[in-house]
Amino acid sequence: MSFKVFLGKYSTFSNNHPFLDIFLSSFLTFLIFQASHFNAFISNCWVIIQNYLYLWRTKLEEFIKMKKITIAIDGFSSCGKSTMAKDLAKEVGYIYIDSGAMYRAVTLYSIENGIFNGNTIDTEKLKQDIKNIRISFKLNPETGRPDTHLNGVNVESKIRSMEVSSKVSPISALDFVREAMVAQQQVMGKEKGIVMDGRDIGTTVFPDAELKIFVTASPEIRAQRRYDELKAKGQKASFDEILENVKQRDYMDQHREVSPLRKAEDALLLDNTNLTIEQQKKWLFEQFNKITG
Ligand SMILES: Nc1ncnc2c1ncn2[C@@H]1O[C@H](COP(=O)(O)OP(=O)(O)O)[C@@H](O)[C@H]1O
Ligand SMILES: Nc1ccn([C@H]2C[C@H](O)[C@@H](COP(=O)(O)OP(=O)(O)O)O2)c(=O)n1
Repeated sequence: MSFKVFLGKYSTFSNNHPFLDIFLSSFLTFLIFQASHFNAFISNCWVIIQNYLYLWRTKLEEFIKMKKITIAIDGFSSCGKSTMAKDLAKEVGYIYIDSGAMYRAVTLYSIENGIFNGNTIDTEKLKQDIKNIRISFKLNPETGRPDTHLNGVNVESKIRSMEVSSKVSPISALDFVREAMVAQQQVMGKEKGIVMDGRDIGTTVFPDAELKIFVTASPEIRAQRRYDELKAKGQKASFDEILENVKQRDYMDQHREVSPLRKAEDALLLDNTNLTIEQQKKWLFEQFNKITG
């Protein structure tokens, strides 16, 4: 049932305002039945007003709590960005996007479609093809984490190979590749409630992100972490090769012309060289709570 109450130019209200309807109906009821007991009438009105204000304050507080933010995590290769980003997203129910996986997927596409001739890139062909490269993420129920799909095919494992790692920097330095990826990333983050990690998320993709983190660790530690990861997966790995790759990518990421890797001025710096995964997760969660809590 809905009430319609008419009070001159303040005439109100529709089914969309049940609280206000109830309040005004109560108000009129009291006017009619309690007009002769003025004091009781005033105090009853006051109670109703207080209840009404309390209801709306609760609603407002709930709304503020639900307000979703954008979280940008940038930093050097292999320092644990995606590990912490995934954990936070899972904990707070946000979408997680690994932007590096998108550049890796374009690199894999280029390797598999004759765009590389040795180390030379056929940029004209890639420019033609880029609009046909569809990258998406689908939750893997076994790992509980999103897998990268390239034109509908799960390429999560392939994009982590050393071959892709060694070719991804020049691909990610191409302006038209970045333009296409940034446009897709911005669409993914339109509704907020997203944690995205990469190199230019806080500077280019989401410059207005409410929480920006810049992660770093020593190259040796990062190479060791990547080496351990590949070994655990049973893949062939050489520590020296990985360390060289990490250093080369650091240099190329920082020195490319378009969106080079740099800390956004308003980003928080995290050096996790001596932190465990649990410690860095706790630190990130604390930063999230400071903003949303
Ligand atoms: N604080 C840490 N201590 C030890 N290993 C870590 C830590 N953070 C991440 N790792 C491991 O390091 C590897 C690289 O982490 P990842 O999150 O993929 O880095 P990024 O996304 O920055 O490239 C993974 O195997 C991950 O489990
Ligand atoms: N937003 C991004 C994300 C990654 N890149 C580039 C730079 C990196 O060398 C590659 C791969 O990124 P990825 O995050 O997967 O690299 P690591 O996991 O740190 O080894 O993509 C980028 O240019 N911009």
